[in-house]
Amino acid sequence: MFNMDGMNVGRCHSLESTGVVPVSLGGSPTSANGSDVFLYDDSSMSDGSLYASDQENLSTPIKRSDCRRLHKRRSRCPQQQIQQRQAANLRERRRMQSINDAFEGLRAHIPTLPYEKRLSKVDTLKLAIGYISFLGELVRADRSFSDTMLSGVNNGQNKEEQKKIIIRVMPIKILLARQIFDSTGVPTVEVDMVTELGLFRVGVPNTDVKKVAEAVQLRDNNPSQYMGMGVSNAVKNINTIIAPELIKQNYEVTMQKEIDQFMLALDGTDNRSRLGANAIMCVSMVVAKAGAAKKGMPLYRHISDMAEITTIIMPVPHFTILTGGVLASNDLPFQEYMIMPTGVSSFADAMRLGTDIYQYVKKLIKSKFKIESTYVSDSGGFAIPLRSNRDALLFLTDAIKQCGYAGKVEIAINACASDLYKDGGYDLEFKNPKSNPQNYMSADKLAELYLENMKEFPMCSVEDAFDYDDWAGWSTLTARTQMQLIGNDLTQTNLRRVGLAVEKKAGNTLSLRLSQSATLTEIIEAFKLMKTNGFGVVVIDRWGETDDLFLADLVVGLSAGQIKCGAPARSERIGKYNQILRIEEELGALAKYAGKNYRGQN
Ligand SMILES: C=C(OP(=O)(O)O)C(=O)O
Repeated sequence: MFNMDGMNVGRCHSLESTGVVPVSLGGSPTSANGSDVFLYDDSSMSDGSLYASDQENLSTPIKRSDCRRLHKRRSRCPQQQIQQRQAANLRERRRMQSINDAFEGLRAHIPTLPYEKRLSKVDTLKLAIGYISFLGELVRADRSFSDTMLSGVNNGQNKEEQKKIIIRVMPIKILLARQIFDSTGVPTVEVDMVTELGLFRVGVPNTDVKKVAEAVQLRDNNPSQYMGMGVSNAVKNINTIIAPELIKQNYEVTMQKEIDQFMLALDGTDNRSRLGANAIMCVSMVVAKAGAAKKGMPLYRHISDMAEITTIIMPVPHFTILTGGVLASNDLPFQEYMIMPTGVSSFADAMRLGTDIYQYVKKLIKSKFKIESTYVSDSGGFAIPLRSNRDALLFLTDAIKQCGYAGKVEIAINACASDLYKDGGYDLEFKNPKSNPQNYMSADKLAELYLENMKEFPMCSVEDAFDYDDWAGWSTLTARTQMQLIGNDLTQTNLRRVGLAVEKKAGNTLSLRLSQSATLTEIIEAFKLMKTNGFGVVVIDRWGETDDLFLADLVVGLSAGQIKCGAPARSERIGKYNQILRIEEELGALAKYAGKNYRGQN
């Protein structure tokens, strides 16, 4: 028998209250020789009955009175039969109660998800089996480190007591990764971390698009499985390299910086290609969740603490309504047409206006086109057959007006212009293989288009207005307008490229995307670099999201001011928005909505 963090894992204390009492048959009560035995104390049963099915496990002798009952089956009068049935029912109820109490006791000793529903009995047993085998592993591994890990052993003590092993407090007890799937059906990494406070879980966001400057998401590249997108190597790297090394370090889970640095050192590459940014980030995120619990605070508060942010700002959402570009086969050149409820005073109001418009558009589409047109793209936007950028802007402006929200809701587009960039120009008909190169637009002409759109429509923001390497295009337009120009592909949450954007005065807002870096510490550093250089920041999801809500806590914790997480629909997107609603509710009067000040310029 051994202790872990002072917890006696050999006994299930709450069993004592249910009639099971531990009785020591000689030897030390903490001896490791298996002499601790649980005996059943049936004196607590007022009717002297036994729990038949529990007896199998407890090897308790059957009472003589019951033997008689089993062997002598006589016919009884109806009155007797009723009494017998009632007694049997009572026994059964008590038996169930006893089992439930025992499971309750077990649940109190195994790591469980603090925020999840009660574990079923089967789950409880499975978790207990896993936990016991983990502890067994730990004890085995421990023996090779006996000098540091054995304590309380005195040469003068008897052999029995020398077997007593006390495991030093280990902040991270289990770190276990697996492959799961993102919202687009592509494999991604999930990790479970167990600390003394329970089990914490993170599924890392994902993309199947390779960007040049982001940290490397490790894929198996085995074309015969998951189209080469499997992440079993990243999972293996966590389970066989990061987990054992990190657990050995004994870091407290609140030591985010140290843990992140340690993992980057373990990786040893500039682009995180050895262990994989997907593996490292997943662990980094779960450390933050466990760290928040350790500090007894919500995740967003813990993130604020780490980023040294004192005032919490609720973000303005960019809700995707229409989809074009490479994500749709319509004629829309730009990838996303979004709405930003900037003229309201709370995130809850932003949700109300956003969902009103989304539902209005859905109904309108249904009446104008076929039902299929209301099917949505990966980020939840409608991919209706509109013919041009102007048509899309007219459509959205009208929808905002029809819902009565003119002046309260503005339009944002994600041009994703790298997809249009050909031979030094921008091909707005890039989906037409026969598009005429004569019609490609120069960066200046494209800039004119954006400026005209801004004058004609309530459009306040353009993301990826130019190709990610067209620095001149970016710098020129940035100098000409106050409109929000978001660099997403431009900087890819890469510190070097953020530095270039600062130097070249390219864009006035930059994106922050979790899986473009490898650690939360790097994300916080990138955020600080952006802010100290006067940029606005928008926290952006990935195409492949999981049901993890980390992004919501991140955007609030950093008080970034803006979140772009797809449409107000589809659970992997709406889940994040719902989490921000919860946080706003929790903060009450302390929650300040960014509104028109979404770039934090005032
Ligand atoms: C490609 C992605 O999104 P975007 O086109 O908005 O950069 C992505 O999630 O990786």
